[in-house]
Amino acid sequence: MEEEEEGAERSRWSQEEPPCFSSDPEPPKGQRSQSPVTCYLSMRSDWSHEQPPCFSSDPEPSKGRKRKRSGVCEEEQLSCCALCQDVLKDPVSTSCGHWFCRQCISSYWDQSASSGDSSCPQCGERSRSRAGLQTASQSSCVQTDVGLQEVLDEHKISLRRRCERVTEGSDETGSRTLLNTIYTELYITEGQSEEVHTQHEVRQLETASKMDALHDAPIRCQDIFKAFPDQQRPIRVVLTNGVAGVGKTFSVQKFTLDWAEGLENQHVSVVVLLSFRELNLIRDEQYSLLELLHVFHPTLQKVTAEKLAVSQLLFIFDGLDESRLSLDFTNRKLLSDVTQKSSVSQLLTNLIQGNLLPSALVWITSRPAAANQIPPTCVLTG
Ligand SMILES: Nc1ncnc2c1ncn2[C@@H]1O[C@H](COP(=O)(O)OP(=O)(O)OP(=O)(O)O)[C@@H](O)[C@H]1O
Repeated sequence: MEEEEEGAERSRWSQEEPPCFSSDPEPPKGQRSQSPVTCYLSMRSDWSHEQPPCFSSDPEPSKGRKRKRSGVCEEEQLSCCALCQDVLKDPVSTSCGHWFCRQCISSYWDQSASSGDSSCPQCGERSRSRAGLQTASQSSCVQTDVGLQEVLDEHKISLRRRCERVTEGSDETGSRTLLNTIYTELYITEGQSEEVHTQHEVRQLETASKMDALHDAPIRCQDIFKAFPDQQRPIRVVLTNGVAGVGKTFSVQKFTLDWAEGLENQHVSVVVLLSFRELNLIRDEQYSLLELLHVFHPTLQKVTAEKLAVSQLLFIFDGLDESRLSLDFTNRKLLSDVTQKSSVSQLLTNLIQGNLLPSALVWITSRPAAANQIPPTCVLTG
């Protein structure tokens, strides 16, 4: 592995003040500022920094991992039947509030009928008769939110399944390895460079190693939305810019997996993981942001526009370099309604600019040569 090979850069904008892709001066007081917080960050991946990369199937989990996956985790319990340990099917709750598949609890009680026992298999509390079992729709308002929680938990399970295994390099056997057994922390630093967005990839490699770091401390991918103590505003948009094979996709998968396992970034209620390769497939079609979510993440079908508005979302768009969308940030078509249909490019530009779901976090990854699709005017003005 050659050192200094993996030059990369990312830019982050504040949550409060969405990025604007013009060089307009400060807006008048009282108006929402459209100028980006020009917090330039450089990210350098350097597997030789602390730990050498390990591409073996060493069973040792990655550093910093707080919990091994054993048994059913807390998040899983919320949407899993305590009896079959699978995702709830035709869920019913006992009077003590525990949820089971209707079939499972019925069979359980059938088996224990001889003893006349109808206690809850989870807490042992004596339950009402089976007629007293509650379905989600029969539940109270509070349980309606529990219903949403179940959907979100199911989404977590689905993302965990998607991200927990990876194919290493260009392994043509198609064998997949557990990400946590091979993931090596990437070395990310915050720095600044005005050149990188206008340079070609080779040039970027030369400049990346010379970039001054604003903060010396390496940042874990799980921390990229966490502001440094001297940064005033929360971070809303991150662009991670790195050369081919540096580990951008691995980083977003690791971030997502840790979130889905309940280990990191739990303030985010929904992670929406999308690749530009996937988005290319619908580039000529009209979608609303809500439909886009439903199409690519069917587990979120039951999430409504109202629920989206009050949820903390994180959109991850991986591989801008593969995009065949024409992202036009000068287009003035303003979208602020998640049910409004538009082209995928317009959905994205409005999301990045903070017109659509202003509180949503956005993470874009790109190879250097394509990163300038996010206009330099945005990154270079402040
Ligand atoms: N953090 C990491 N730990 C262990 N292996 C890694 C890591 N990051 C990358 N790799 C190895 O490098 C390969 C390429 O990584 P990845 O696909 O994430 O790169 P990328 O930056 O997304 O590349 P591209 O720009 O080509 O899409 C992986 O298949 C894996 O073998």
